[in-house]
Amino acid sequence: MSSRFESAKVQYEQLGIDVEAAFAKVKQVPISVHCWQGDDLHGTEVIANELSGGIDVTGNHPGRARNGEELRRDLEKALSLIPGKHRVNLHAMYAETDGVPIERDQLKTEHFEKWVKWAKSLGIGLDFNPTVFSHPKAADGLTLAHPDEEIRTFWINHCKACRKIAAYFGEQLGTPSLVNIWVPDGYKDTPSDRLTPRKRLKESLDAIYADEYDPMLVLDTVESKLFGIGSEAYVVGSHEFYLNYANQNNKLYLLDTGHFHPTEVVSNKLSAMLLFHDQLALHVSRPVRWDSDHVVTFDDELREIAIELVRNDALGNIHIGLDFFDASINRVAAWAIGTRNMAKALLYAALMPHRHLKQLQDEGDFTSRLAMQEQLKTYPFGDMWDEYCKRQGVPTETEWLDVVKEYEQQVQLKRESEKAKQR
Ligand SMILES: C[C@H](O)[C@H](O)[C@@H](O)C(=O)CO
Ligand SMILES: [Mn+2]
Repeated sequence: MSSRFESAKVQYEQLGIDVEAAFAKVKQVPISVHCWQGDDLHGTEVIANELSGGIDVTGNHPGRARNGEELRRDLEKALSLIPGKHRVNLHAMYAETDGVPIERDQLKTEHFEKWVKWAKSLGIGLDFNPTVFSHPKAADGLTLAHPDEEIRTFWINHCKACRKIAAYFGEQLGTPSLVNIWVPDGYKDTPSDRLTPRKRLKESLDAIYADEYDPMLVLDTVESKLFGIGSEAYVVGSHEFYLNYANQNNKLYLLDTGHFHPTEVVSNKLSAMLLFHDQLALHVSRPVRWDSDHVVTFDDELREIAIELVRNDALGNIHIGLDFFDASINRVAAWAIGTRNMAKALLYAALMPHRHLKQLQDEGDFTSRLAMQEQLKTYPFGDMWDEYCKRQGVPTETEWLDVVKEYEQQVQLKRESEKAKQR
């Protein structure tokens, strides 16, 4: 134990904070790390499709993972830099089919066998997502709400196949797999009918969820969005649509921090949601002026989300997932930065005197409330975080980047020279 930690601990204890209890609390919280940061959403399908659906990855930092093996290796490196035991979130486009093209509505558990074996070896759970974009049948931006029944049926069958695969993950890994449905459906310009596409989406979801699964195996979530590139005027799966759908059909609602109006914040929604939902799911992202999916930083909103979860004792009710993708920086570092920040924000929140702060508010002493909130910002939190990392056996804040730099030299950059040789 460092003397810096010892002296920082005294300062926190003077505020009545149990530092050891805070460490123990945060250690229990799994974060679902999205695999798609590692390869810019290329996926591992035999027939590669262009990224579509109004999401975009910019940058071409060298060393992108080019197949499942490389992606798992990179993910493993990233996980070794993040304190705590986490999960991995897969998309259907990461199927491995031995070079045989398999359509998405035909996907089977065997196409994810390598992922399951890998997750077992690490003792982690897998979450899952149907990939309802980057495909010729999603070329016009409509899928589950498409006017063409054949296209809708294709995507319904894809989602059904995904839930079956997720049930297998749940069974094999002994932890439910969260299956999140997000579809890009919408219109660039003012629709002449908003109702019918929503009716079709509702019917498609009903068809998908007609197959029942044990919640110990599969947890269903639906993700809303306000607008996307190409769906600026109208998104079928809006907030109201999915909130009502989730309520009526006993599904979990997923809030993506980039999917609301830029002046809205998810932190302000959580307490309202938690009063009516036993469980909620999050995609923590960082929207810069729009749903840009920047790497999550230790900013005000991230801390505020963590504070809401900790002070409302909601860590057991929330499924925290990440959703960012940046190809302009080292991708393993992107995972490490974003996921460490999520864990860091939870620790920051767990080290606050919430009872005292609530009391100040109830007493109307807003001056002391603000003063205390500001005082905490310059407390020696860095020493707490470093000690937490050390105890979890991962590098501290000044150490982890060297590990990535070494990995970049030894592994990632060699992929570039192999590529050059093949040319
Ligand atoms: C790749 C993800 O499924 C996707 O980012 C989705 O969750 C989303 O947020 C789309 O804007
Ligand atoms: Mn998302």
